[in-house]
Amino acid sequence: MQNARGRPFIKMHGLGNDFVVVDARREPFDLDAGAARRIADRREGVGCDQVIVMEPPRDPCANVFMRIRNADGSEVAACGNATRCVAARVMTERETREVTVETLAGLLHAKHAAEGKVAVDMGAARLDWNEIPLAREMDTLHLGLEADGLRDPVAVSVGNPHAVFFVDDAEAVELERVGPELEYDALFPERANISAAQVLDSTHIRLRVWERGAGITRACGTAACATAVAAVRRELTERKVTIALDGGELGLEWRAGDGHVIMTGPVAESFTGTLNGSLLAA
Ligand SMILES: N[C@H](CCC[C@H](N)C(=O)O)C(=O)O
Repeated sequence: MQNARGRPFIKMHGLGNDFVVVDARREPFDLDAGAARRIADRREGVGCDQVIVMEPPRDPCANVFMRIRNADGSEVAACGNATRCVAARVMTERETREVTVETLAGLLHAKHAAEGKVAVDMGAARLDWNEIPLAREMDTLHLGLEADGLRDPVAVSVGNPHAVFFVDDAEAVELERVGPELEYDALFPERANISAAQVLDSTHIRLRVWERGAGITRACGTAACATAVAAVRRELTERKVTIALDGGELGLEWRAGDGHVIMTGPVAESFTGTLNGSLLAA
């Protein structure tokens, strides 16, 4: 039951990848696809890339459950930048240096890092075709997919599907045109996030992203994770890299041994507000 008075929210972002965050740990908040679209609408709503709901954890080892809906209303299992934002809020509340965030993709462990940043263990990268998922068995290191000059991507999942294209000049890619075509390619039964990655040197990558269900965003945490994995698999960089997105830099490490991807970056709160009834109920 939605609260007719409307629901308070916090506007947060990670490098400009922005979120409307609703805390539903004490009062349930049923975020359906239509409400997410209306809230995310930058003309009629609050405006954001994803709508995030903090809920009581299901897993006794977790401190909070994070529900994620893209601006198009689709519910997804991973959102790196939002994980840092939610983790920061819960660590501040609990006055702890670390926290476990539960998502549909599993438990993510986060902790404070230097310079006010937050480090999140995004779990093990998934590399098999059926874990991405792809529509048919294929070598995920070379997908044999191309569009508009982009070719030969690497597929990686960090709880959500990514196709990473390595390019000579990331700025030259017309992502707004080729992004939707690739997002909806039949090879991706659950669609895909599309990345254009330019390797600058063995520890630096420039990355631009067309996000599944959100379009071009100023940053995408899970795309940065996927790109770090893809670059190592292609032997283009070291395991620890700095990835420069439109909104700023993330630190990534695809850890040897357990194959977990560690992402470190900033968190910011923009403002608070109230979601009024017209946004919540169609
Ligand atoms: N568009 C993504 C979800 C948000 C990912 C991005 N905001 C991040 O920080 O990881 C998807 O549909 O999988």
